[in-house]
Amino acid sequence: MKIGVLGGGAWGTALAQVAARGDQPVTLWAREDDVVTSVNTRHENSSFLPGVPLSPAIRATSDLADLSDCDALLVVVPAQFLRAVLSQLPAGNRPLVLCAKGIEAGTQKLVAEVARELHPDAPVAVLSGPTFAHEVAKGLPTAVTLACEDEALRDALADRLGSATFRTYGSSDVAGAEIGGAVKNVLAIACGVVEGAGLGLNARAALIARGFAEMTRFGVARGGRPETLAGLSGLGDLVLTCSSTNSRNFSLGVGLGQGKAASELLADRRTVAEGAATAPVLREAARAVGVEMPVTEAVCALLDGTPVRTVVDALLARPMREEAR
Ligand SMILES: NC(=O)c1ccc[n+]([C@@H]2O[C@H](COP(=O)([O-])OP(=O)(O)OC[C@H]3O[C@@H](n4cnc5c(N)ncnc54)[C@H](O)[C@@H]3O)[C@@H](O)[C@H]2O)c1
Ligand SMILES: O=P(O)(O)OC[C@H](O)CO
Repeated sequence: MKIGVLGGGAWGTALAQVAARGDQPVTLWAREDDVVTSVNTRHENSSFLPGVPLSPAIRATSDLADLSDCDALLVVVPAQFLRAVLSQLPAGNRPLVLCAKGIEAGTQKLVAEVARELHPDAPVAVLSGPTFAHEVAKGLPTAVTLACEDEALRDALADRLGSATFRTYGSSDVAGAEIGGAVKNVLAIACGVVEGAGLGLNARAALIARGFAEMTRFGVARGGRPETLAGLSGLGDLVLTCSSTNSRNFSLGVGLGQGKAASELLADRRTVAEGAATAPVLREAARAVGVEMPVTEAVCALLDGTPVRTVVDALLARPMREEAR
């Protein structure tokens, strides 16, 4: 199975490295010419994944037509740009493995839903979990959820991508797998705020637990299964992203917690903090299905410029209630 990767950011590059294990040829599509040149000449993505040597079996291109000989595509374009890129991809029935984490603004669609709309003949899978790109690219041990309704395809993808250091755990719950990844980015911003505002480790643990409760409520309302949300793509990724400044979302939250404006923190960045785009969409999507998401609402308020103290006071003033509700 020849693998193509759509998206030459940190995660697309790390996944190309995974797929190139044993020097199997991989085509990596990137929109930036400097990324293509850097990967092809120096075997490094100096823009998005600097300092990690890449397999020479990875060939980068900025021409989507060069993906025509690939049997399956890993789709790693950030959620808000996915529609534009997938619209340019010729129609076909090659499997699309969605690896971005977000919800599309305007449509409230999850990334696999966007893919199904634009490429109805292509089977979809979702690969998601606690995966800092630089660790994966260096071959450090990692485990992910690989969700696909077609069991034979799921097994084939697991055979092709999995290894001792990149362990795939299969699931048929596509919606559950992608909801965990999208929601945890928003909750990671909240945990960063706790850090930046110096609210302490008790508060961060409380936020992870209550954040997981709202992730589960929303995920189940959108058709995901609780056990998927409690797995690698949900709770696993939530724990990772809520505990490290290696996370762009957590770091954004630290800045917000220190009183900096979102506009200042998001200006001129080349890398994505998906949670900033997902938060307002998630708030609307949750309201649409009647699910309460107070942490998400708080993140939206902070991104809109409400002072940290006001947002924290409002969260702490919420009525106390039964934990299981
Ligand atoms: N970096 C990680 O550790 C990691 C791990 C797992 C999942 N993800 C997810 O993977 C997705 C991609 O993130 P990343 O970390 O690879 O990105 P990145 O921050 O390293 O790079 C930004 C990416 O956005 C792309 N981009 C910017 N403007 C664009 C446009 N107008 N049209 C199309 N593409 C555009 C760039 O080409 C680049 O590929 C995100 O959904 C992210 O949440 C990232
Ligand atoms: O840096 P972040 O916050 O986008 O997180 C990266 C990955 O999603 C962690 O699994």
